[in-house]
Amino acid sequence: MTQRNRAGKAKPTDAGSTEIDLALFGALGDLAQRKLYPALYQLDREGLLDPATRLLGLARQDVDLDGFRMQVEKTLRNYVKGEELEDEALARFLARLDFIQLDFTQPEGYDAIREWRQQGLLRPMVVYLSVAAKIYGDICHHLEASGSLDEQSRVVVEKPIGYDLDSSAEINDAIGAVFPESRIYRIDHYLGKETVQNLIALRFANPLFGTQWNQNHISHVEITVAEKVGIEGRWNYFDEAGQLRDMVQNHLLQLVCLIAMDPPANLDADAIRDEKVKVLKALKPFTDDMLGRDVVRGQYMAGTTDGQAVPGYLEEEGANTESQTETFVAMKTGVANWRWAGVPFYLRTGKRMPEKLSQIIIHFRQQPHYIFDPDQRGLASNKLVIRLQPEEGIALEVLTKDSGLDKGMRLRRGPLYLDFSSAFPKTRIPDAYERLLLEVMKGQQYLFVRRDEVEHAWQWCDNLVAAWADRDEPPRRYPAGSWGPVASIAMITQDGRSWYEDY
Ligand SMILES: NC(=O)C1=CN([C@@H]2O[C@H](COP(=O)(O)OP(=O)(O)OC[C@H]3O[C@@H](n4cnc5c(N)ncnc54)[C@H](OP(=O)(O)O)[C@@H]3O)[C@@H](O)[C@H]2O)C=CC1
Ligand SMILES: O=C1O[C@H](COP(=O)(O)O)[C@@H](O)[C@H](O)[C@H]1O
Repeated sequence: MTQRNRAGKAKPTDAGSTEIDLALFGALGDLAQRKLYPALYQLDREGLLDPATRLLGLARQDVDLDGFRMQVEKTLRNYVKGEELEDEALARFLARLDFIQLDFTQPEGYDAIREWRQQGLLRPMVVYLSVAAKIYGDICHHLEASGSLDEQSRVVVEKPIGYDLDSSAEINDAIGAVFPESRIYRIDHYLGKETVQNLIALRFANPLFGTQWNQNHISHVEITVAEKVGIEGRWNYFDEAGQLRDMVQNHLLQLVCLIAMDPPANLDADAIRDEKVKVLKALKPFTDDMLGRDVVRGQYMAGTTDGQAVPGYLEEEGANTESQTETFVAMKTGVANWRWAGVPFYLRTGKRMPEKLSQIIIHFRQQPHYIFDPDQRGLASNKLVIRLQPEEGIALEVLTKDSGLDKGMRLRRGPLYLDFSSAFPKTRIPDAYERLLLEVMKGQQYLFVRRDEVEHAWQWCDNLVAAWADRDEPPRRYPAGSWGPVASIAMITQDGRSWYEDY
C-alpha cells in the first residue's frame, strides 16, 4: 500500500515499516515513564525506529517542549541501564519528541494534533492511550471529530479494559465506533515477553512436545505468577480490581490459552486468536460447591520482603482498612474439550510473595507399567518447567539411573536445562513493550488481544466474582513474604499433588 505525502511523493507503508507518527496520551504518567520511553529508546538505539518517526507527548501538565524533553531524559536515566544509555542514541531519541498540553476529555486542543500531523508527511499515526480506560472513548471521538485520523491510524489500548463484561463492552464499543478491529491493538504485556512467545515455538516447532500435548500424556498443568512487589502506590486502582481482574483475567488466562490452544493453521493474528478464543470458551465455570474447594482468595498482612519489614495491604498508603479485596488467588480450573478432559490447571498469583517468579510446569503422566523400586514411584514422571521470568529458561526433568555400584537400578531425577542467558549470551532479552511497540508500528496484530478474547475472559471472571459475592467470605490472610494462604497448599494437596517448589 502507498500513500501520497504533501510533496506528492509516494511513501511505502508496507507491513514492515516503522515510519509512523506516535501520539502518546498520558505522556507523563507512570506507564509511559517506566515502560514506554525506555522501550522506544531501546528500539531507537537498536536502529529499529525509522529516522523519520516522530513522537508526540500529550499531557495536561503545563510544561514546554524543553521541559518535556528534560523530563523524558531524566526518566531514561532512571530506567535504562547505564551501559545501554548512549549519548548519541539519547540525543537522537530526544530530538524526535514533540509535546502538546491538552485536557483529553475536552474537544478544544485536538486541532493542534491534526496540525502536528500535517507538519509531518502524513505517515500512519499510532495513537497510544496510556490513560484510564474510562476516557478511551472521549479521546477516540475527539481525535476523529478534529480530523486528526485517517484510514491508516491505529490505536493502542492498555489493560484493564473495563471492570467486567458490561463495562468492557461499553469501552470496546466506544473505541470501535472510531477504529475498526483491524486497527485496534489491545495490550496484554505478557504477550510481548520473549519467553511467552516462546511457548508457541516450543509447542509447535518441537514434534517431541507436539505429540505429547494432551490428556493422554499430561496429568496436570501448574501456572505460578508470583510478584514480590505490593501494590506500588496504586491503591485506588488496585482496590477496585483485585488480583483476579488485575492478573488472572488477562495475563494468566493468556498463558492458559497459549498452553491449551490447538495448533493454529499459521501464524496469522486471527488464526492464533481463533484458537485462543476456543480455549476461553471451554474454560470450566465455577459452581458454588467448587468455591470452597477449588478457589482460595488471600490478602497480605504485614511481613518481610528481602529481610525488610513491609506493611500489610490494609496499611498501604490510602488504604480503606475494611477492604476485602484479594491480593492473592489460587484456583483449580480446567479446559473442557477433547485435548484437556480431566486435566486440572492449577493457577496461582499474588502480590508480596517471597520472590518474583513466573513459571509454567507441565506434569507428564507416569509410564503405564512401572518396574522400578516401589519406594521411588513418586519420582517417576517427567516435568517440563518453563521459566518465564526472571532467569528465563526451560528445564525438562528426566529420570536416569543413579550412578554407583551400591545403587542397583535406583532412579534419580535431573534436568535437561536450557538457560537462555548462558545458551545465547550475546542476545539481550528485550522488554515486552519493545516487542509490542515494534509490532504496532509494523501493523502486526498477532501479539494483541482481540475483542472476543477480552469478553470471554471477562465472562468467566464475572461468573467467579458473582459466586464470591454470594458467599461473602473475607479473603484469607497471609504474611507478606510467604507463598500465600496455607489453604492454597491444601487446595492442591487434596488432589495428592503439590506446588512445584524447586525454585
Ligand atoms: N502503570 C503500570 O504499571 C500499568 C498501567 N497499565 C494501564 O496503563 C494506563 C496508564 O496507567 P498509568 O500510567 O499507571 O496511569 P497514570 O495515572 O500514572 O498516568 C495517566 C496519565 O494520564 C493523565 N491524564 C488523565 N486524565 C487526563 C485528562 N483528562 N487530560 C489530560 N491528561 C490526563 C494523567 O495526568 P495527571 O497526572 O495530571 O492526572 C497521568 O499523567 C492505564 O490504563 C493502566 O490501567 C497497565 C499495566 C501496568
Ligand atoms: O499488568 C500488571 O502487571 C504487573 C506485573 O507485570 P510483570 O511484567 O512485572 O510480571 C503487575 O504488578 C500489575 O499489578 C498489573 O497491573
